[in-house]
Amino acid sequence: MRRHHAAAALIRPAAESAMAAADDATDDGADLAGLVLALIGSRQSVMPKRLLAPGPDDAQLRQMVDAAACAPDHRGLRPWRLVRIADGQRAALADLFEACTRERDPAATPDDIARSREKALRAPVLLLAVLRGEPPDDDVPLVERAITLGAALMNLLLAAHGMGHGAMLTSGRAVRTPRFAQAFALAPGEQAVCFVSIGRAPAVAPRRARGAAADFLADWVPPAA
Ligand SMILES: Cc1cc2nc3c(=O)[nH]c(=O)nc-3n(C[C@H](O)[C@H](O)[C@H](O)COP(=O)(O)O)c2cc1C
Repeated sequence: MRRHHAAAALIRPAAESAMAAADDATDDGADLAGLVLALIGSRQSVMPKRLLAPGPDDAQLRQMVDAAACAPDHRGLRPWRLVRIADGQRAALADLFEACTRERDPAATPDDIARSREKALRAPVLLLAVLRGEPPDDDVPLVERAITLGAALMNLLLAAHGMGHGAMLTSGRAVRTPRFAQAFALAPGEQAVCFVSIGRAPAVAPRRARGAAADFLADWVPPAA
């Protein structure tokens, strides 16, 4: 039970009733499973524009990235990295979004430009997730590397949630442009995948509907001989 109580201290209030149920479990395994399922089941994304200060401090952010680094990783290639956009660089990111918008749509209106710039200014902590396709490895195609990045980001989102922060992944067309790659000095084989916004969630929103296991899980039927 000690393990549960240490971890429970990190769990946000929304998960506390589920934690209490898990508390009733008698052995450590059931206890930990209850905790993990409660953490996963109570997480949901919070739109970047709704994320408030204060965001995670440096120590919390490091813990989140440590959690991300626990993702399954075939051959230990570490096929991802995160780039933090510090407060002092948000205006430069807004300029980059504006340039990408103007390039994509020369007829963009002042409103379009303002909306694209605003994306750089919301959320107390803003990270760019980058997928690394190099060095090549015949046993680890890009799809496996992308799975590692996805699992890493999920770990990060769950860690943020467990620490009481809201978070969300967002992409948008700009991140896939050569201009963006150049501005972030992406190396050959690297691609920008999405932003990770993290901050304080203003209130617990109603739960979004989720798929059920039966929607995703089926037994294999071998082809007839
Ligand atoms: C790589 C990636 C990029 C995403 N980009 C966007 C985006 O640009 N805009 C958006 O509304 N949702 C985007 N999403 C989806 C949200 O992050 C979120 O998962 C979705 O709104 C469902 O919410 P939930 O996490 O609470 O289930 C993206 C998801 C992933 C995995």
